[in-house]
Amino acid sequence: MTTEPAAVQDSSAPGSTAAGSATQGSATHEPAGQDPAVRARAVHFSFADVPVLHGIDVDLPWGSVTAVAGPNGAGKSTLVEILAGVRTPSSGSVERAADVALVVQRPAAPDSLPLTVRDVVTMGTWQARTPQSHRKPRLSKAERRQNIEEALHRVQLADLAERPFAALSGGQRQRALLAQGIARQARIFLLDEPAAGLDAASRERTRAMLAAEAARGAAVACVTHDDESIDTADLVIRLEHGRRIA
Ligand SMILES: Nc1ncnc2c1ncn2[C@@H]1O[C@H](COP(=O)(O)OP(=O)(O)OP(=O)(O)O)[C@@H](O)[C@H]1O
Repeated sequence: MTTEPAAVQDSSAPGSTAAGSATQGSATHEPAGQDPAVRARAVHFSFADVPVLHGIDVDLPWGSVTAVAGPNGAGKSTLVEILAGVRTPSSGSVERAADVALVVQRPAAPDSLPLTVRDVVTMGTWQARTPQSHRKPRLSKAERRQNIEEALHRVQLADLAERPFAALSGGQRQRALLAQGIARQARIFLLDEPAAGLDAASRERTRAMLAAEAARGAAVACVTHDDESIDTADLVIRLEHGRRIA
């Protein structure tokens, strides 16, 4: 497990796109029941001089879905960004045991972005510029292609694979970034409101996709306001005014 007292994200890694997915770390497939996939202790964070997180502790176990719940402005997105390593806590520690795929709330993409959905998913399979000791064994071209197609199918975007990423809806973009993490064989998935703006059937499909990743052993955490997602999660973290209340 890597310990990062001040969490560090290699934003130059190929998995980290302007579209908002971040990937880092090693390739270990940790068995469930050992150290958590992510462990955060006494995390504080301020925007300028305004404190928004006050000493948060979090464990994200392998093989489970954790819902991060709480009212608007409670600090959920900020916490998830810190857990993913794209923000550095003012104090406290974050440890991650493996690859993190971060699916942001509103993946941005300029209309001129010359990438198809398949391109975005393919970027997940590029070798990140991580230290040698953290590198995964290189996949063959055929294995990479298979991972990409499987990931596109899993998130139900196979039919839209050749469409420009910028032409997707917000929810579809999130699914493309989820597929990027799946193709990369990320072991930790952090999602910011993957159910926002989706109809009931799409929310259910998203829940099923995330549960399937957890069933494969991944640690999944998602920020959500959706009661059903909270009720069906294995664990719930509740924030209020930047403090963890459950
Ligand atoms: N870039 C920023 N600059 C300054 N303050 C910010 C910034 N982003 C968020 N905040 C403030 O930090 C606090 C926590 O915001 P955050 O987005 O983490 O909350 P949230 O629980 O995810 O909210 P929501 O449910 O509305 O998405 C809020 O008070 C918010 O106004």
